[in-house]
Amino acid sequence: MSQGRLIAVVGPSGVGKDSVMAGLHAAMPAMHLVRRVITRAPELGGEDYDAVSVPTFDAMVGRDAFAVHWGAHGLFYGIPHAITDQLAAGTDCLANFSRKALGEAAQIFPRFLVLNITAKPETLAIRLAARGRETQDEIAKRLAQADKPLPSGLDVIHLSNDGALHDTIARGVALLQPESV
Ligand SMILES: Nc1ncnc2c1ncn2[C@@H]1O[C@H](COP(=O)(O)OP(=O)(O)O)[C@@H](O)[C@H]1O
Ligand SMILES: O=P(O)(O)OC[C@H]1O[C@H](OP(=O)(O)OP(=O)(O)O)[C@H](O)[C@@H]1O
Repeated sequence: MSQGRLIAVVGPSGVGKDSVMAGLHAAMPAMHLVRRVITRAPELGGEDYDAVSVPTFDAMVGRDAFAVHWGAHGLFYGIPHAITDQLAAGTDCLANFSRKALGEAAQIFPRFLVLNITAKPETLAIRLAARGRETQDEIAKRLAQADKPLPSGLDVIHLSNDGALHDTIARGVALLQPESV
């Protein structure tokens, strides 16, 4: 059986990563949606995640529970090791990623693909305000980090999400067909 692809979804805060991932998963249910471990209060929406305290996260790092982990926005995020088994079984996996963890992940996962979602800065500001998960101050900090370069040398698919979500998802499904990548 050939190894599954790890598709790392990146893009600035508010660009629509979680929305696009949910739509891609609905359209391609065989693709596994990776559930992250996050030191965020539970049930704040956007994605299904395992909410843990910082001490619990640190203990998980200590026992090597994560294939990759990083810190951002004052939170810690981990991708559980179970993903390695899914990939080995030939299942494609879709994971919400940090742009700064891409270089490390590319060394770890044999078939690594980046799905870079883009939108205009004004679109990001409107969407973050409408989402309502962060305070104005937190939103300003996220917008200030919107423009981050990707490391070079990776396989990257660019997907604009300035328009309607269903249109973005349709283009994403076409771009992620195994035979087209
Ligand atoms: N194409 C789109 N058109 C309109 N609203 C969108 C679109 N994509 C996402 N949104 C909305 O924008 C907000 C941010 O989307 P989200 O998926 O949480 O982004 P991210 O995970 O990148 O921060 C959410 O309220 C979501 O419903
Ligand atoms: O290094 P960066 O590429 O800037 O990414 C930093 C973090 O931002 C996103 O988190 P989260 O899903 O909590 O936030 P978002 O929905 O506002 O993007 C992403 O999943 C990373 O964990």
